[in-house]
Amino acid sequence: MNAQPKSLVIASRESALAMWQARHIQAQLQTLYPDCQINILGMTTQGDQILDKTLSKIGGKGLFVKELEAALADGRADLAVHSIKDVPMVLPEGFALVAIGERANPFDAFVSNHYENLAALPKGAVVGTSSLRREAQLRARFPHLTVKPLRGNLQTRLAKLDNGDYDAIILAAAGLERLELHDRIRGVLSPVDSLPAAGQGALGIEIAAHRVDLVETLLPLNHAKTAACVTAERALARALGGSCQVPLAAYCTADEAGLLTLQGLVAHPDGSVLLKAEAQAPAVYADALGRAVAKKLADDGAMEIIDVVLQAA
Ligand SMILES: NCc1[nH]cc(CCC(=O)O)c1CC(=O)O
Repeated sequence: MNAQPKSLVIASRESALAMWQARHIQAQLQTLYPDCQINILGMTTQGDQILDKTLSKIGGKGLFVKELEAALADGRADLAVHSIKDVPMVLPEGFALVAIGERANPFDAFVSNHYENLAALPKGAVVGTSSLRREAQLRARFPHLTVKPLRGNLQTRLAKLDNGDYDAIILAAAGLERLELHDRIRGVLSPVDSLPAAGQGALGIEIAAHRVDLVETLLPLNHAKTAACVTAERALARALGGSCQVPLAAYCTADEAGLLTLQGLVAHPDGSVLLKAEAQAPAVYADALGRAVAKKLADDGAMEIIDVVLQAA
């Protein structure tokens, strides 16, 4: 039996989605530790403040987690809750992921007020996304569409669609479902049309690495099957130097026996080249599986594409 912690502070970004996720973890911890005082420390990050440029141009994922890590380091907070998708593949020295929560919907969603699906969009229709991964797959499959950058939190993005700035937008289904915006989803994109980002739809719990006292407390939040899949996906992304500056997708599933199937994709943002690779391994080899699929992609020329993309950024 875990020692009942007396109090816990959860650091979270202040966006509606981040606060939902923090409250979700807060509720799970409260059930585990009924007498514990659990508070949420809301924080604004650089990633939230800089809204005028595409994320890939301003330094990527780290911008959403730095302030939260500072709070972990100086003891203002005990744990931070993140969309694991937004957590860099290599954590800064002194921080660790202790748990990965059960994955919700891992796929991308098609959102539009006038069209049923991507195939229904006419030539020149404007589709909003700021993810190079979504953009590349969209351009490869639907070259007649116009892709325009789309930034801001979920509500802002939906408002821009409703204003008529876009004919359709692509968002993570998990985010919409968490904010009870499920009815905005016209359709979920299959992994064939839009392979998701590493970790999409799962939550990661981060602590300062010296807080070994928290490991046992937080371990019950870990969902073994999700953790194995996300470990494979993140190993793939890490091996290819993954960041959101690169159009990179990684999606892993597990069967009942614990056999993992990992699919990876690296693409040129203009959709002209789309490399795919896939492999299987038992869950205990999740990390090696990620590196193996990365190796297949590298053998097919992934590093050359990534270098071109990074030079253009
Ligand atoms: N990059 C922003 C971000 N980070 C996590 C989610 C949604 C939830 C998730 O994927 O876990 C989103 C929104 C989106 O990509 O549309």
